[in-house]
Amino acid sequence: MTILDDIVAVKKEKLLAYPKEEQLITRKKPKDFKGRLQAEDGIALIGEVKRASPSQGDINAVMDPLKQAEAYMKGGADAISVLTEHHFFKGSFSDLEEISKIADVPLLNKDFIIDKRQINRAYNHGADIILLIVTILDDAALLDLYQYADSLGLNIIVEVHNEDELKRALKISPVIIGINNRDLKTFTVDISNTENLLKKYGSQDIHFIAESGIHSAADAQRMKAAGASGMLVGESLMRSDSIEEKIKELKLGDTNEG
Ligand SMILES: O=P(O)(O)OC[C@@H](O)[C@@H](O)c1c[nH]c2ccccc12
Repeated sequence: MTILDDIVAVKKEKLLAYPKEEQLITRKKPKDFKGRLQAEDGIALIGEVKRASPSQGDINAVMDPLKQAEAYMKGGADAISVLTEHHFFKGSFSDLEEISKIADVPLLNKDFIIDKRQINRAYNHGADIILLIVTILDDAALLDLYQYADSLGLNIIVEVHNEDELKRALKISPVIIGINNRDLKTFTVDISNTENLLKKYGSQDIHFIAESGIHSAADAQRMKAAGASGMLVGESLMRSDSIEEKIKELKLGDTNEG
């Protein structure tokens, strides 16, 4: 059993308590995310609100999610990711909903989606983007969930970690692919993972987002040079006491580093 098996097992159990049909509310159309990934210089940044994780334990348990999101926006984040998984990451849907009330950038609901009702829940709590993690889905479920989220007007990041998963992702012609530098089965983090995969697949007409393990302008520069148009940053923002400066540094705006 890997930690990922544990996470999915807990998720399946939680889903038993979901109503058979999770009804959709009427809400504003999800904000476009793709357009924010086309910046000419620098690199787009998605700041993640993450209290804890199975690999790090508590990261910032005292954080106020609204203040955190405000600091991300002030710093110039192009989108905000909110963990809603509770058991391992201490996140919640109320975090997502609270932030959605103040956010003027697209919001990613970061969770382990295996069922359409979770997509409805994300939609109902103000998400603009959802994540589909290839390794926890078979081909049929991946396609089905992708098409369903797309039909609601949500943006979708299809997350892969290795070449096999990337090949599976490409079969559904996604607009945006996230390359996780962290192996969710072993927790090993290596940002050269994005570089290696994009060397081979970077010419595709797809927006790539480098995820995890990005801590410095030099790291961000490597992700940009590899061909990523955006990056997802959690821990180094959650642990920073000068979030706005950190974001500017990582977006390669106010620095010549790298
Ligand atoms: O804290 P980091 O190393 O900057 O990573 C952020 C993000 O990429 C990571 O939290 C993540 C990427 N994919 C996920 C899937 C589920 C949970 C979490 C994740």
